[in-house]
Amino acid sequence: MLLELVGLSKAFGQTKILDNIHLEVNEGEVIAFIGTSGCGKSTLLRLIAGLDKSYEGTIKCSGEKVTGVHEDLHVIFQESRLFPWLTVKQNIEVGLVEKNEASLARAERFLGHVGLAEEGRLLPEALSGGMAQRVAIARALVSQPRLLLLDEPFSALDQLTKLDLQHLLQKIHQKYQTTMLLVTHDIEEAIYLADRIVVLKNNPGEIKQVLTVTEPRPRKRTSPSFIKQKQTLLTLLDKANHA
Ligand SMILES: Nc1ncnc2c1ncn2[C@@H]1O[C@H](COP(=O)(O)OP(=O)(O)OP(=O)(O)O)[C@@H](O)[C@H]1O
Repeated sequence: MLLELVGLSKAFGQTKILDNIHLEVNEGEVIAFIGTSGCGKSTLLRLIAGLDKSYEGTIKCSGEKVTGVHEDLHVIFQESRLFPWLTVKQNIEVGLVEKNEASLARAERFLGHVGLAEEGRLLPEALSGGMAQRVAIARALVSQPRLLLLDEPFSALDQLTKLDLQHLLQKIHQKYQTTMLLVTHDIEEAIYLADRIVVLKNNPGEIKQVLTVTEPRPRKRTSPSFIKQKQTLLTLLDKANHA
C-alpha cells in the first residue's frame, strides 16, 4: 500500500471540514475525488501533500507518517504555474531532483511524451492553456514521483483540449503506472481515468461511497458500459447531495 489515511479530520476554527476519512491507496491506482463545491477536496489534497500539518488522524505515505512536504509526490494545479522566464524545456527540468546526463535526457524524452518535442525552446507566453498544462504534467512526472496529486487539472481548459489531456494522462499512466489522486468536478473524467471514485458529501466532508470502475482500459466514453457507470455515479452523487 502506498498511501493510508486513518481517521483523518480537519477543522478551520470551529468549522469541521473533513470528518473521519479512511482510505487506502495501492501502488499504481488512480483515485478520483468527487463531491460538491466546498466539501473539502482541495483541503484533503493539501493535507496529503504535507502543505497543511494541522489535522487529526494519520496520513502515511510509503509507510512513513506525513509531517511536511515530501519528495515522493508532485502536485498539478488548475493553472500550470510555469516560470515565465524559463523555456518549456527548462520548466520541465525544474522538476528534476538532480541534474545529470541521464536525468536531462529524461526531461528531453518527457517533452516528447507530452507532445511538445518541437516546442522546447519556447517561453510559456507562446503556449496555449492546454500546451502549458502539458508542460506542467511533464514537470511533475519527470522525476517519476510515486504519487501525483491533481487538483482539477483540466477544469480551466476547453472541452476538446480537456479530452486530449485526459487521453494523455491515461497513456502516461499506462506507461509509468504512477499512483494518482485526482480531484475533479467532471463525472466523465473520473470514470475515464479512475480505478476508484471516492464520493464525498458536504458539511462536514465525509466519504459517502467508494465506487470501483469496472470498465476495461483503454476506456471508450461511448461504450454502453461506460455510459452505465456514468449513470451509477450520477445517482450516487444525487444521493450524497440530498442525504
Ligand atoms: N485556509 C482556510 N481557512 C478557512 N477556511 C478554509 C480555508 N481553506 C478552505 N477553507 C474552507 O474549507 C471548505 C473546503 O474547501 P476546499 O477548497 O477544500 O473545498 P473543495 O471541495 O475543494 O471546493 P471546490 O470544489 O469549490 O474547489 C470551504 O468551506 C472553504 O471555505
